[in-house]
Amino acid sequence: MTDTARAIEDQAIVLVGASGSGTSTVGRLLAAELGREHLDVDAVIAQRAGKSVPDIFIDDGEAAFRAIEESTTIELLERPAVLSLGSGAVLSESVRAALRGRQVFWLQVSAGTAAERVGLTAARPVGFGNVRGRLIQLLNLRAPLYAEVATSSVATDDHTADEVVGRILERLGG
Ligand SMILES: Nc1ncnc2c1ncn2[C@@H]1O[C@H](COP(=O)(O)OP(=O)(O)O)[C@@H](O)[C@H]1O
Ligand SMILES: O=C(O)C1=C[C@@H](OP(=O)(O)O)[C@@H](O)[C@H](O)C1
Ligand SMILES: [Mg+2]
Repeated sequence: MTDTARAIEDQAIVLVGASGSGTSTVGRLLAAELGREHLDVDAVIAQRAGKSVPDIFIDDGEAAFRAIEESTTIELLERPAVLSLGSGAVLSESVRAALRGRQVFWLQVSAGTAAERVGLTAARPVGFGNVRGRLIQLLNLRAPLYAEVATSSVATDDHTADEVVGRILERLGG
């Protein structure tokens, strides 16, 4: 193995993207293909906290979650794993700085497909808010941040999770 190949093997492979882009699913499948550990930052946070991420939002508030997310993401980046980031992790300047120089794949998804994948397309009572509109807002806000940190981007709308894995493997091999 060349020094470059070994150096790349020691580095995390990071997946970023909006909710429903498939970062958790693709991360798990990619790690299995590569024989690497898979770490999903949300899952690690939930396991350490002893409660789910939505429960952390309700009990402790979003700011508390973001602080835990920032430190956990930066810590886990040091592992030679496939790392699935939460959709909002890139809001942190410290996380974006820690991602510089790393292999970061942006899984791109449209708001329509994201809404279908996370099961939020059904019409809802007005008081529940416009979920699809909120997804569009989030995508608009975060797309420039994903673009800033990504070294490669992969379209996912019309591709299965296995196809997305295949595209990433091609890029890693090339
Ligand atoms: N490329 C894909 N094509 C179709 N469905 C997908 C794809 N990627 C993920 N999914 C499905 O979309 C849902 C959300 O995926 P998930 O990996 O949890 O997304 P994220 O972690 O990015 O929010 C899951 O039901 C998953 O099976
Ligand atoms: O969009 C967000 O800010 C969030 C997305 C979630 O992760 P997914 O990207 O897996 O949906 C999770 O980190 C938390 O609920 C906050
Ligand atoms: Mg996820």
